[in-house]
Amino acid sequence: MAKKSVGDLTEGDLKGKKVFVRADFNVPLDDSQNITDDTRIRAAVPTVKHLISKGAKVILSSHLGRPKGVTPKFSLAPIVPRLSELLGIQVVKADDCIGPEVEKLVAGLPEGSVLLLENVRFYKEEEKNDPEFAKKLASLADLYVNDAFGTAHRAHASTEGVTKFLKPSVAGFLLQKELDYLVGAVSSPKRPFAAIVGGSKVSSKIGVIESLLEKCDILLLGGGMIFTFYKAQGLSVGSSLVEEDKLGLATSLLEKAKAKGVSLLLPTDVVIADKFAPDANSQVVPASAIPDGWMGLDIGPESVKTFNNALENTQTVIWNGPMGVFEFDKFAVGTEQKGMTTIIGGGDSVAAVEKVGVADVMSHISTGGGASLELLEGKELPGVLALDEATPVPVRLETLAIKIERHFNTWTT
Ligand SMILES: Nc1ncnc2c1ncn2[C@@H]1O[C@H](COP(=O)(O)OP(=O)(O)O)[C@@H](O)[C@H]1O
Ligand SMILES: O=C(OP(=O)(O)O)[C@H](O)COP(=O)(O)O
Repeated sequence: MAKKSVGDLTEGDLKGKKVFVRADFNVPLDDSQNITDDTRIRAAVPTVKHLISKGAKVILSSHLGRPKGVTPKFSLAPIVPRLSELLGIQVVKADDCIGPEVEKLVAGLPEGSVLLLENVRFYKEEEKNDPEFAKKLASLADLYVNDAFGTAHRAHASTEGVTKFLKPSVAGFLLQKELDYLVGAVSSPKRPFAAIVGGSKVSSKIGVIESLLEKCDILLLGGGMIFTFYKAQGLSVGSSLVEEDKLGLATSLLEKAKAKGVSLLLPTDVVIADKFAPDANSQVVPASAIPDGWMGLDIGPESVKTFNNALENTQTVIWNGPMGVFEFDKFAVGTEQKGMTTIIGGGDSVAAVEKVGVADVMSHISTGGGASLELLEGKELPGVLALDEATPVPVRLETLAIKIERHFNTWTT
């Protein structure tokens, strides 16, 4: 069932109203607290701009990192300048996310302004989804908009708990767009439908591989997880990353692919290194010839060619996880796949496509790593489930008649 969206609210619903917006401003910061990738901030802008334009008073909330209690390095203060720049108005920041000082700031908010609350995870009650804490957050506002797709897989006070106290509770534009793309791509993909799964560990991708085996026609595997598959097939993998306790699972996934008629491709050659470092010595070898003491850090050129050929006639491609250690230039080549229609994955996958410069050929880059994986695994996201259902649009009889007539005309001409 579709969820009610911020776009369904009228100007009357929003003008002068205090709107609690949960965003995901969990962006990477360097040692000097500079934002190194502002994708998530930019992605939240359409919803906030829309609310401002309708005369709402926006109370923005987010977490940053995984602090244990109040931790200055996880303050949301570094977000303010970039957010203000993108919105074209000065965002005010509160030093807390609940309490009298925050209430005072909220009371003084003019229409069309934005108040950014401090990191909600400074309270342990946030991740515990404590109802009293959720109630305190909710008491600041009149209605709720969840635009934090990256955190929608967490049932926390600001993503799930607040919806019990704020009506309406609706989806923001980013959340809506992510769901439209990701659910659409997987539930009704244009075929052939291919999936590329990379990243470091088999264990973190089991659910998604299993779920994709039910849906896709082609599955390409890369990244650090392939060595567990090689070893399961009896190949030597040198000092490559291997999860010994997942060998049986790798074998059963290969068998399952065969049984389902899914074309599962593992790289046939790999780029190996003599150490895990950007300046390592490297060479390309067949997947079956990794010498002792060497580790595979990328897929090889022959595999890139095979993968590209396999993707040639595909209509939908989803991608999660880099093909190699893209952080080291020498081992980023395999991640430079082009021509995909869709990319899934936050965190490392986004950083990878930005780095190798293929972001502009992707039709969709997800802002949620964990959240998109859970969607791909067919799980429901608590932050989405908790939102109000969209009101079904009643089909008027005259409209139905016109539609039938149109169809009839098409059939008969
Ligand atoms: N061959 C490899 N050996 C070790 N690590 C690898 C290899 N290939 C990719 N990786 C690492 O996998 C990491 C990303 O894994 P993961 O978190 O599972 O992906 P994502 O964040 O896209 O879901 C990257 O930091 C990358 O360096
Ligand atoms: O960055 C996030 O997740 P992601 O790295 O899986 O995309 C989200 O902000 C969720 O953070 P969390 O995994 O600490 O709950």
